[in-house]
Order: sequence, then C-alpha cells, then structure tokens
Amino acid sequence: MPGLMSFPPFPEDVPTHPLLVVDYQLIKGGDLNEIDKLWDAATHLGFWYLKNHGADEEVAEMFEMGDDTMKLPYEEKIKYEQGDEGMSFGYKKAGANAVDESGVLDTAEFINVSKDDALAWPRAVHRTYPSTVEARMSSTIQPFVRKSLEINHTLLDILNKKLGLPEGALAERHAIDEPSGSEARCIRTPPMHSDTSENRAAIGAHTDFGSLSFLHNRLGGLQVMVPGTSVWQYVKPIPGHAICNLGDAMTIFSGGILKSNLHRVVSPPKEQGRYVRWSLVFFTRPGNSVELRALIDESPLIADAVAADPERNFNTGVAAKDWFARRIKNQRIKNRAGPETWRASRGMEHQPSAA
Ligand SMILES: O=C(O)CCC(=O)C(=O)O
Ligand SMILES: [Fe+2]
Repeated sequence: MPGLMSFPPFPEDVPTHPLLVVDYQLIKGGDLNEIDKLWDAATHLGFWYLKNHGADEEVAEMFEMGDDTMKLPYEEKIKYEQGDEGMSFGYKKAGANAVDESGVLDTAEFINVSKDDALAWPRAVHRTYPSTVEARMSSTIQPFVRKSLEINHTLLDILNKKLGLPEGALAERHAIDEPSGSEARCIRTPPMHSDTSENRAAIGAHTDFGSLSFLHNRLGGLQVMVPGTSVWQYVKPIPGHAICNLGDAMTIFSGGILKSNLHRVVSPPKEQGRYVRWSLVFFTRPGNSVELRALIDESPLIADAVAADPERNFNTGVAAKDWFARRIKNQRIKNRAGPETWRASRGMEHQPSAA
C-alpha cells in the first residue's frame, strides 16, 4: 500500500528548485503576509507548497483507491479507457499519450474521476468507472473532491481579490454545479530502466490545462523548468506539503499576471527510481461553457497587463470544454499524424521546444 510503504529519502545531492511554502490555515484566516507569499508564488513560478491543508487522510485513502484500481486486470481497466475523442475521465493506460513531438510514449497510468460524477454519484453525469472506484465513490472520492474544491476555491478567491476582479468573478467561472473538466487523478508510474531514466519523461513537458492543481507526491520525479532557463529541476516532495500549481486558464483570465509553468515527470532520482511512483492530483478547471479570455473588462490591472504584452494572445476564442478536449485529444498517440499533432496539444507553454 503506497501510503504505508517506506521509501528511501529524496537524495541530498540532486539539484532541486525550492518553492515558497504557503500555510493554508493562515491564508484562510486572512493573514496578509501569507497572502503576499501566495501572490508572489502565483505571479512568478506558479508553483508553491501548501502546508496545513488538512487533507492528509483523504489523500491517503485516494492512494488506496488508486492501488486497488491499478491492480485490476488490464482487460477490466481498459473497458473504462478515456478513449481518443478528447475526454479525460476514466482510465488512461500507460503509453496512450505522446510525451514529445517525436511521439515517444508516456509510461504513466491514470485513473481520472470527474468532479461531476463524484458529486452526483450514484448518478453518472459523464461516465461509469471500474468497480474499485464505484465502491469508494462516497467513502473516499467524494470527501477528497469536496476537500480539494474547498481549498482550491479559497485560493482562487484570494487571487480574485489580488487581481482586482469583482467579488465572485473567478468563483462564477468555476461554479461547482456546472459540468467541467475538474477531476481527481491518481497516477502510477512503474520504475524505469536506469539507462533511459535520466531524460526519459514519464509524463511529457506541459502546462496544466485548467485553473489550479492540488498535487500530492511521495517520491521525486516532478520537475519544473523555471522561465528564462532551459534546465529541468526537481521539486522535492515534503511530507504533509501539497504542491499547488496554476494552469493555463488562470494565465489567460489574468492576462499573463498569473503563471502556469512548464513541468514534467521523469524517474524519481537515484535510489527512489527503483520504486513504483504514485501521485495524486485534483484539477480545478473552469465550467465547460466558460470562455477562455483575459478578463480585461472586469479588472484594470488585467487590462493593463494585456496592453503591456501585445505579442501574446489572451483571447483563445474557445470555451473551456473545447480547449480541454483539443489538448487531451492531440496528446493521444492514436491521433498522431506527425509533430503537428503534439503541437496542436499545446497551451500557454513558455518554451514549447524545451521538451
Ligand atoms: O505526478 C506528478 O507529480 C505531476 C502530474 C502532472 O503534472 C499532471 O498530471 O498534470
Ligand atoms: Fe501537470
């Protein structure tokens, strides 16, 4: 069981990129220093650690759900595969996605559970899931989804204020009762052969598609490429600390004030690389109908940011549902015609050729 297993510690002698540590309880209490720290992280790297989030128990149970699910026979899991049409919900087998424009395959398997299916259970809004998911829907998945939503919405409300948006502007774009791409994802990555592990991506370089991701890592393997550099640096997992990162929708809404940074997953470093890697994410994404464009008419700060950066296009011309489906679909290896398919899966990546 992944939560109970003990792993070798993250090695001391590999380069890591430090993240700011934000205390969720202080944020919730309106602590101005802590809010400034969150703003600093959100406007620079777009990644931070979140401590005192209170979701440890829900996270541990989700890893058990993931373990039960990945242990199902392949023939059972594959019945629930996400498919090639641009839907994320369901099972994603390892090797279903490209990790770069040359079409190298990913090595991570996912179980993705829609926020809508979890909250409406036993009614299926989008689809049904493997028995191990259905069995834990109300005991494990709903509590994790609710907790994650509460945390992410608290953080979004603070960013809303700091962006000078009218109260509820971001909240209404992430309405809990509107169907969306929001989902919980449990990820299993088997150990890779050491000769290929150094630069072989388990999950290719990307920016997250939605608004805010709440990530839980046990082993290393996550890497970020800091804007203005061309090197990958590990983000060290710290017990009890979640990793939060902003997705492209927030970069777009904010006219580039908020950063969705490029990241990828490779083999955990050194000794850790011999273990199965588990991770868990809750992705908050805008409601399906929400137009992805900079909110220039609602915040002078955002209007100024867009005016100051005329090279970049913050008006995608599409709704969240289509943005999301395009990116999922063009990552799928079955849909690959050539490097252009990978390029068609890209979002707001600052260095699209860095992969
Ligand atoms: O497993 C991780 O640490 C990160 C996963 C990730 O970036 C994603 O699923 O978007
Ligand atoms: Fe990601």
